[in-house]
Amino acid sequence: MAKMYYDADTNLNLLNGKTVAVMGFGSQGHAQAQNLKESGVKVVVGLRKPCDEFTEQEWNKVIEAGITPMTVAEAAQAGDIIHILLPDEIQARVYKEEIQPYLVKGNALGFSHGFNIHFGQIVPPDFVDVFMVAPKSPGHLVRRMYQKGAGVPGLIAVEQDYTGQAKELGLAYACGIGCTRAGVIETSFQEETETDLFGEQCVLCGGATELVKAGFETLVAAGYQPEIAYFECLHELKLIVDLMYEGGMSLMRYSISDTAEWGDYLQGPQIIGEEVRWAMQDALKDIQDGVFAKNWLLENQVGRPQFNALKRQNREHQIEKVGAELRAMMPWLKETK
Ligand SMILES: NC(=O)C1=CN([C@@H]2O[C@H](COP(=O)(O)OP(=O)(O)OC[C@H]3O[C@@H](n4cnc5c(N)ncnc54)[C@H](OP(=O)(O)O)[C@@H]3O)[C@@H](O)[C@H]2O)C=CC1
Ligand SMILES: CC(=O)[C@](C)(O)C(=O)O
Ligand SMILES: [Mg+2]
Ligand SMILES: [Mg+2]
Repeated sequence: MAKMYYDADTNLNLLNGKTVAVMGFGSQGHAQAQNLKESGVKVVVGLRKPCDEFTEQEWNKVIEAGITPMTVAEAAQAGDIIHILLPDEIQARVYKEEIQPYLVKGNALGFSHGFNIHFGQIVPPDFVDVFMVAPKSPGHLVRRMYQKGAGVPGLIAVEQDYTGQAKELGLAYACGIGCTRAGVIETSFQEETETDLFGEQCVLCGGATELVKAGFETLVAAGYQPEIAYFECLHELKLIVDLMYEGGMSLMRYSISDTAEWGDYLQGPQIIGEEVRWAMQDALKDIQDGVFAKNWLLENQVGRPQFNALKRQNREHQIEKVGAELRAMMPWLKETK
């Protein structure tokens, strides 16, 4: 059994007298900064200097949350713990220009994903702690669960322990954002990076969306109504997954009909067969070999032509249009952006 850490294993007081500089106020940044603040931790947020309407709005969002916004360079100077929640693909540049020059002995650098450390894009000096607290959840749920008095699971890893307290500090951080309410597992930057990339590509995001699209397209091509195909293949997936989340596959199978359960056992392995497992192994190899990381960094260097084209194609898919119309009739499904 993996080593788990809960609230009782942490000492939030280790953050007393320290300032946490959360860099970025996006999906993870807005959640982690506000959770820390409500846990009684002194927090500042590092952002781009306001220069247009959009950046001013971001700056104001931080002020509305009762937190002081600063430029990244100012926050790097103010922070004892500098937690980098900028997009992975730009972290290295911002780090070199606006964070590294201000690091002092005994500071801690924090991450929520190991990409830049593991793939050598950020090489911190030897006089700082380097830890990771990686919530296993989208940022908006990191916030929502904390507000409910609950938390999302997370991972902790220490890459560099200058002060001798890096792990305890990381655990205090994990407590501050609510992760130790659900459980935190100790890992390495390598294990987190490779499993996180694998999970999002093959199961959680890439795998799930492609499975839904394939089901939807198969039904529509066979002449069934797109609205029925949407409810069947996308909307109801959440209801089924909620049961798996609460009680594993057994609870889900307890709730569905025996007819569904029989079809599940029989067809599941036909649909997700050997070929899918081979493709998963290929994807994992590209992640382990750094091929995926290299291609993603290069794609960014040339202005994301493929990313933008794929984003547009996927946004224009029929399932998105039908879904938008149906969701408009379900006002309780408020989109969180
Ligand atoms: N999204 C998630 O749920 C998860 C993310 N992670 C990790 O967390 C980290 C952050 O990801 P995520 O929250 O998705 O990122 P987002 O894209 O949601 O947010 C990034 C933030 O960084 C700001 N930013 C972008 N460029 C700069 C810059 N040059 N200078 C200053 N600020 C800048 C953005 O501001 P602006 O809006 O002005 O561009 C925004 O506030 C990544 O390491 C990711 O892998 C880990 C677990 C889950
Ligand atoms: C939400 C999460 O954990 C992901 C999918 O790994 C990510 O957003 O990078
Ligand atoms: Mg993840
Ligand atoms: Mg990820």
